[in-house]
Amino acid sequence: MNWKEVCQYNPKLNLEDCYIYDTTLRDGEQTPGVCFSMEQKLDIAKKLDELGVKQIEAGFPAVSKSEIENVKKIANEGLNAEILALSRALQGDIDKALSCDVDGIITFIAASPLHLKYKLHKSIEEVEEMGMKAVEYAKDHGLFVAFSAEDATRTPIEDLVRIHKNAEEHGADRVHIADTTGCGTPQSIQYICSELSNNLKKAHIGVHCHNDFGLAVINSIYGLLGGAKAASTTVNGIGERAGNAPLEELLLTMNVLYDVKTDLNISIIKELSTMVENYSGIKIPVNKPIVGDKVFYHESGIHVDAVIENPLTYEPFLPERIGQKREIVLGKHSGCSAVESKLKELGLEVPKDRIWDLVKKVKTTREGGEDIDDEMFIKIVDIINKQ
Ligand SMILES: CC(=O)SCCNC(=O)CCNC(=O)[C@H](O)C(C)(C)COP(=O)(O)OP(=O)(O)OC[C@H]1O[C@@H](n2cnc3c(N)ncnc32)[C@H](O)[C@@H]1OP(=O)(O)O
Ligand SMILES: O=C(O)CCC(=O)C(=O)O
Repeated sequence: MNWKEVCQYNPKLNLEDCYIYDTTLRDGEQTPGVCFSMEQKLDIAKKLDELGVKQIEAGFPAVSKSEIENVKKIANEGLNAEILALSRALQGDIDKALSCDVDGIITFIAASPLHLKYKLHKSIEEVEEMGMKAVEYAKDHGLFVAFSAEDATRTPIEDLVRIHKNAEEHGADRVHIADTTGCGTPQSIQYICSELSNNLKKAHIGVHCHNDFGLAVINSIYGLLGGAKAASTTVNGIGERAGNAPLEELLLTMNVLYDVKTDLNISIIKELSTMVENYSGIKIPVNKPIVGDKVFYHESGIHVDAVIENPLTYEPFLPERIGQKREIVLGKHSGCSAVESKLKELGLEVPKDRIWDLVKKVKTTREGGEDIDDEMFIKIVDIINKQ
């Protein structure tokens, strides 16, 4: 049996050479209140590596002494993924990243009018010069270099293109379109990426999308359609404010909806999500797409009747593929099929002509405020059989 069934009009996207760089350990950890221990960071890095992501942004070494130790530990763990660190456009930050033995850095400096005026208090020429010095310095030290003109979606396109072309000329391997406050739309991100793509010769583009309007995944997809080759994610979408593009959602959207072969080990998605949920303390809603505990639960009788025969009738893909599980929940919306399947599962029997009475009792019990767990169901079956 097929493991997924989606809209036949979804385009098949040619994104086979695109890849994910995950920033759970850096932007994810910037979620207010989150602070991973070294062991937790290492566990998450290993799980991301098992998933098969190409690059792991392990941290921001300038933050603290122990952050340097964390990043260094991950960089020396012999993982398959390339390990990156974040740095401002400052030699001191890059030296700290170098001391961690990372494979590369993401060095950033904002060029938007807002950030120039109210944060950096510098002219665009000054920040461009700082950015180029940072790129050149990191390249001279043999690093993979991604350069990010932070707040790119609120930066005039001519400045963005000029600065990123300049970064390419100074040796940047990748340049980022960072939608720092999640204020871009699919159309604007695609436009910015394609304008940039038309102007670059060697460097490729990465998109880093925030989720302030719940658009981070679709904005990332449109960035890729605009010519970007890399997309940034965090597990469960943790990160600044409303977070970043959730890894699990972007991956499954690419994989299931757009039929992109990503070669990632998606069977550990739920496990990875639970690990990050526990370590970060950021609880995910039970109905969170892909990884929520109950997104493959069914109660409605009409759904359950069909799901028993073929789960794809009411699921876009099979949960077992990502380590998730399906459950049939009994309640107000149950019908005969659901109740009969529960009887079978528990090895119970009720005369055929009493099944509807059993269904009615399940409904009224739930409406009376009780959950219908197995124990309650057994009690109800007993009542029906004794009547
Ligand atoms: C969009 C993003 O996610 S950017 C990453 C955000 N992450 C973090 O901030 C990580 C946690 N931060 C920290 O631990 C601290 O802020 C540190 C250690 C990085 C810096 O601490 P401090 O030296 O005390 O600086 P402070 O936090 O007060 O202000 C930031 C400074 O960096 C400067 N700065 C900001 N971005 C850049 C940049 N890209 N390149 C160079 N300088 C920058 C600011 O102008 C400010 O400079 P100032 O101290 O001369 O005013
Ligand atoms: O471009 C990046 O990957 C880093 C910049 C960033 O974190 C942001 O602008 O939100």
